[in-house]
Amino acid sequence: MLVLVGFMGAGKTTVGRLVADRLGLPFIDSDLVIEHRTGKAVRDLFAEEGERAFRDLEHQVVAELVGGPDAVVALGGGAVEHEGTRRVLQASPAQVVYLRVGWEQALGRLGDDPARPMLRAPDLRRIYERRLAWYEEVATWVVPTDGRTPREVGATIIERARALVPAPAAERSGGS
Ligand SMILES: Nc1ncnc2c1ncn2[C@@H]1O[C@H](COP(=O)(O)OP(=O)(O)O)[C@@H](O)[C@H]1O
Ligand SMILES: O=C(O)C1=C[C@@H](OP(=O)(O)O)[C@@H](O)[C@H](O)C1
Ligand SMILES: [Mg+2]
Repeated sequence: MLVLVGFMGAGKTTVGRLVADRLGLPFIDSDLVIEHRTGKAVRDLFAEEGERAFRDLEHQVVAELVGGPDAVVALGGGAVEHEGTRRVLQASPAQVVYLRVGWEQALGRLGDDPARPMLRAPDLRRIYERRLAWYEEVATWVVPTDGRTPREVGATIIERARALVPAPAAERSGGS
């Protein structure tokens, strides 16, 4: 199980899909699970129910996913805001891959995407800074992404994932 964390624009969704394809694993994006489950877009959930409700839902979904079958799982950039979610990640045997992105590169990649409500937070820079320590805290590895293409980032992850001893992962997902 690989779980991708990092700020918006780190490439969790893009790189996660690439890596899953190459490893022959299902790709799951927690934002899409939340949207499917609620029947609402992330931006509408934020607008109608607020960030707190979104984080609680995200916590439940992340806990289910990391306890579920083997997959590559991309989280939303704010998942680490929830203390319980950080605990679930730290307690999990999953490889938690932190895709690190610098502030300027993140903003450059994102533009003013209306699907990402947090981009309009007036204190976004402070939120970015605050999350950095949390990403480090939950990560088992850190992969830099600045100045690298999604394919290059993906290749680094695949190389390391393939070097891991496969037996424990198979035991974890296989049950008996
Ligand atoms: N390494 C990268 N270099 C340049 N652009 C990237 C990179 N990774 C992702 N992107 C672009 O940044 C935007 C956000 O990527 P996305 O995968 O949705 O990030 P996240 O899920 O971490 O928020 C997309 O337009 C994507 O094509
Ligand atoms: O950083 C955040 O608080 C968020 C990041 C988004 O995911 P990405 O990191 O995939 O953009 C999504 O979960 C939601 O808009 C909130
Ligand atoms: Mg994403």
